[in-house]
Amino acid sequence: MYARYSREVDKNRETAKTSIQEEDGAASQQAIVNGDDLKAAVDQELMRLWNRLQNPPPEMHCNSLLKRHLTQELFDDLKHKKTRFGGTLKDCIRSGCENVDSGVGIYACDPDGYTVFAPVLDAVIKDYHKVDKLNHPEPDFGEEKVDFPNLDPSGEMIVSTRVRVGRSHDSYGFPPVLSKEDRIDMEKKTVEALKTLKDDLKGTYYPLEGMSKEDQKKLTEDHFLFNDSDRFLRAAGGYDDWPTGRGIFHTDDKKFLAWVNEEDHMRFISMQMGGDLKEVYKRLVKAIRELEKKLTFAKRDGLGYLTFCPSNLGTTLRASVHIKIPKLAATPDFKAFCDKYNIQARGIHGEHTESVGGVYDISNKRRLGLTEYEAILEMKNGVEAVIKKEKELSGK
Ligand SMILES: Nc1ncnc2c1ncn2[C@@H]1O[C@H](COP(=O)(O)OP(=O)(O)OP(=O)(O)O)[C@@H](O)[C@H]1O
Repeated sequence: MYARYSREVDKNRETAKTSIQEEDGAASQQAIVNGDDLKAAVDQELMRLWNRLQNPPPEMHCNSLLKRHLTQELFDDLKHKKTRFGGTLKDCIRSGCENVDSGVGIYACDPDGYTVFAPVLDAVIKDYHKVDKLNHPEPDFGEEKVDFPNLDPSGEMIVSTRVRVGRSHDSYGFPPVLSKEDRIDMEKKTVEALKTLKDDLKGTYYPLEGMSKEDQKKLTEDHFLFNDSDRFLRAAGGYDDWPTGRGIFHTDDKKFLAWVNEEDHMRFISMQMGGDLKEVYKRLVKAIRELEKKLTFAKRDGLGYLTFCPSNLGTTLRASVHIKIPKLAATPDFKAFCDKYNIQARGIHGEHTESVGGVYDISNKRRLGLTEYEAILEMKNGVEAVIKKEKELSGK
């Protein structure tokens, strides 16, 4: 009976099933058996998650924004609230409680979650994006102002440049509340719009379902495709019904790509080898302008474009270079250097991966509280500073 409830409440979520089996709170177990009540199972699971956040396993360092901002008072206030998509606090905090070593630790269950769970989400958003107020400006891509020279004309340091944004359909929830049918519907809508793109943006859609493992592996290793290996996203429901509804659209030259139903409903990506940020950025803006004629993207006053993870809100823009900086990266103040320029360093296979051969992914950190144009400028200035410092340290 116990297992039946866990299956009904947390269909497809291995973590929840295991955890309920491991639950040792006799009182709450009794309540479910006697009450024959789904709600009790949900409450029990929420309490288990909360307790895990309060008493993390000793080997796991817990310093997440969720832990910092979800006080007992807020937890009690929010624990029974529901969005109009059926999203709950449990959907928002599951990943951060399962993975107490998360940096952020909270996702929005759906677009409405940003309103219903605002007391905790707003605090996390302000803290992550380092803003006092949530007054994100209207979009300004500033294409006409973008006139950057190539960031690395000699081609010695920058391997490749990529700019991406995330977008959400305004009438669907985010992964924790989506059904398989929702995913299929959204895929259809997104692909219909993508197929209208013309000229240098014209491409083909490749659904993940039916794609060979070899093709997936190659596309992922070449930095074009996503996979299902992120434990934070997994615990948040990001891989439910995998691979249904997921896929990649790309032009023949793979300079414009779209990810369908990965972490966000849509990710639009422009990338190419070398350091021509202007060309990469302009291509992306052109694609966004075309796609917004066909699709309505979820957006909120003060928050900008809505995404599953609050770290991506606002412009949702992450502009990055893969760059060879073995000297700077080896200095003890590498992180402080990046912080000074509001840039972030990642490994070259994406977030939570390591560097290979001194090549790092350097990108803008801030996405909220500034325009797209300001975000791209911040990245450009940061990368220029990184290049200058690396040259200094190499005696060039
Ligand atoms: N400048 C770049 N050149 C080539 N590939 C890149 C570049 N930046 C990122 N990538 C690749 O894009 C893929 C996705 O990376 P990653 O998941 O870190 O970032 P993201 O797509 O911006 O999403 P998120 O920030 O939500 O994780 C990875 O394969 C990564 O290597």
